Amino acid sequence: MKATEVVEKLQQRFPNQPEYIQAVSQVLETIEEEYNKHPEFDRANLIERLCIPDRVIQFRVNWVDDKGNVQTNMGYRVQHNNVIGPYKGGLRYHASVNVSILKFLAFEQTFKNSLTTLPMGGAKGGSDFSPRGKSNAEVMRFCQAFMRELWHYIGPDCDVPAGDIGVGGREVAYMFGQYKALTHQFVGILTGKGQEFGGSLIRPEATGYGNVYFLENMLKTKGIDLKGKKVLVSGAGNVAQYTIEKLLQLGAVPMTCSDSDGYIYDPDGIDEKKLAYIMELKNVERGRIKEYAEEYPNAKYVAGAKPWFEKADIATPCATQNEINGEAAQALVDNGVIAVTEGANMPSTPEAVKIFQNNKILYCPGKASNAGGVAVSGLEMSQNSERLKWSREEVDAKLHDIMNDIHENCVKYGTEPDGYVNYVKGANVAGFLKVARAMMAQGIV
Ligand SMILES: NC(=O)C1=CN([C@@H]2O[C@H](COP(=O)(O)OP(=O)(O)OC[C@H]3O[C@@H](n4cnc5c(N)ncnc54)[C@H](O)[C@@H]3O)[C@@H](O)[C@H]2O)C=CC1
Ligand SMILES: O=C(O)CCC(=O)C(=O)O
Repeated sequence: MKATEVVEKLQQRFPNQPEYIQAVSQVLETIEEEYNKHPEFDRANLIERLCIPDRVIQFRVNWVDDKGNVQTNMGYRVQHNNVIGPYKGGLRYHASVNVSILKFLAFEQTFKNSLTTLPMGGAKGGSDFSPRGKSNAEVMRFCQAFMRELWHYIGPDCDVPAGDIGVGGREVAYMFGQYKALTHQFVGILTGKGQEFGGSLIRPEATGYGNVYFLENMLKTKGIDLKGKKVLVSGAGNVAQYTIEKLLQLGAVPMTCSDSDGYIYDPDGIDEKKLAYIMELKNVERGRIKEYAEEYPNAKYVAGAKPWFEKADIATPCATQNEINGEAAQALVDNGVIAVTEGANMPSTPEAVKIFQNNKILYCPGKASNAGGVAVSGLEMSQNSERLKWSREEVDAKLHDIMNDIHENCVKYGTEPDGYVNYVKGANVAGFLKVARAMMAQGIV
C-alpha cells in the first residue's frame, strides 16, 4: 500500500471533500509501514474498505418555525464501520455541516472508538440546521423532524448516536422522546441522555475530563505536573467547559475561551465562579462569549480571532476542526508552549501538526485525547443494557483507566528511536490494528 496513491485515488473518486481527504491522508501516512508488514491486508483490499464508509444516509428534514413557515434542512448519518461493535458517534447541528465533514468525523470516530477498548464501531451524523438564534420550541420541532427520518436507520444494537457541536442534553432528550413515540420502545438509542431517563453520570463531563487526564499522562512522561500551568482553551461549549473544570481541579490556570465570534483572555485566570458564569451564559442564556468581558472588565475580548497568539504553557483546542493553522502553531511554539492536547476533532491543520512534531512538543490528536466522551457513552450503553446506574466515582474511575490505557497504547506504538512519542502515529496504528484484525476475521462483507 502506498498512502499517497490511495489518497490520490480517493481524491479523484470524492472530489470536493477536503476534510475527509485530510483525515484519511493523515491516518494513512502513519499506518503505511505497519500495514505493509501484513501482505494479507493488501490482498483483501483492506485499505479501501477501511477508508470508504459502509454507507452515507442522506434525507430532507421539514419542520415548522415559530412564524408557521415550513423550513427545510438536510439530515445525514454516515455509518463508517461496525466490525468491532454497533455504529457509534455524535450528531452535529451546525450550518457548516456537509458530507465531507461528516465523513471525516465518522472515519476518525472508527479509530477513536477502537482505542477506547470498548466494542463500538464508528459513525457520525447531523444537519445543516443551526440551533443558534432558534427558540426552544423550534429546536424541539427540528429534533423531532430529524428523528422522524433517522429512526429508520438506528437501533440500540445497530447504531447509537449522541451529541456533538450544537447537540447537547436538550437536543438528545427531544430526539429520545421522539424515537420512543415512534417505536413504543424505551431503549438506549442515544447516549448523553438526562440522568432521569438512562443517562450516565459523568457523560457531560467525560470529553473534557478525559482530555485533561490524557494531558496529565503526557506531562508525566516529562516529569511535569499541571499545577500553576497557564492554559489556552478554545470553545466555550461542552468540551471546553469541562476541560476548564478539570484543569481548575488539578491546579492549572485556564486563561482563555472562545466562540465563533472571538475569544476572551482573562489575565487573572478563569476560576470556578467565572466558569459557572460561562456555563450559565452558554447553556442557559445561550449568549455570546464577549459578554464575559462585560461581566469581568479585567478580561479583554478580541473579536474575529483565536486565542493561539497569547502566551501560555499549554494549549487545548476544544471548538472545531482546523482552528490551529501553521501560523498559530508557530506562535504557540515561539511562545514556549510545552503541550497541545486536542479536545476537538482534527483542530490542527497538517502544517500545524508538523510544526508541533518538528519542535518535539507533546502533541496528541483528538482521536486519543478526546476519546473519553465516547468511552463514557459506551459505559452508558452498558448501564442501559444492564438496566443499572453506576455511581459517579465508578464511572470516573473507569474513564481514568480508559484514558491511561489509550495513553499507554500511544506510547507503545508511537515511540520513536530518539524517545519522542509520536502520538499521531501511536493512536492511528493502535486504533487501526484492532479494526483491521476484526475486518480480516469477518471475511468480505
Ligand atoms: N461533545 C462531545 O462529547 C465531544 C465533542 N468533540 C468535539 O469537540 C468539539 C466541540 O464540541 P462540543 O463542545 O460538544 O460542542 P458545543 O456545541 O457544546 O460547543 C462548540 C463550541 O465551539 C465553538 N465553535 C463552533 N464552531 C466554531 C467555529 N467555526 N469557530 C470557532 N468556534 C466555533 C462554539 O461557539 C462553541 O463554543 C468539536 O470538535 C466536537 O466534534 C469530541 C469528542 C466528544
Ligand atoms: O459519545 C458519542 O457517541 C460520540 C462522541 C463524539 O461524537 C466524538 O467522540 O466525537
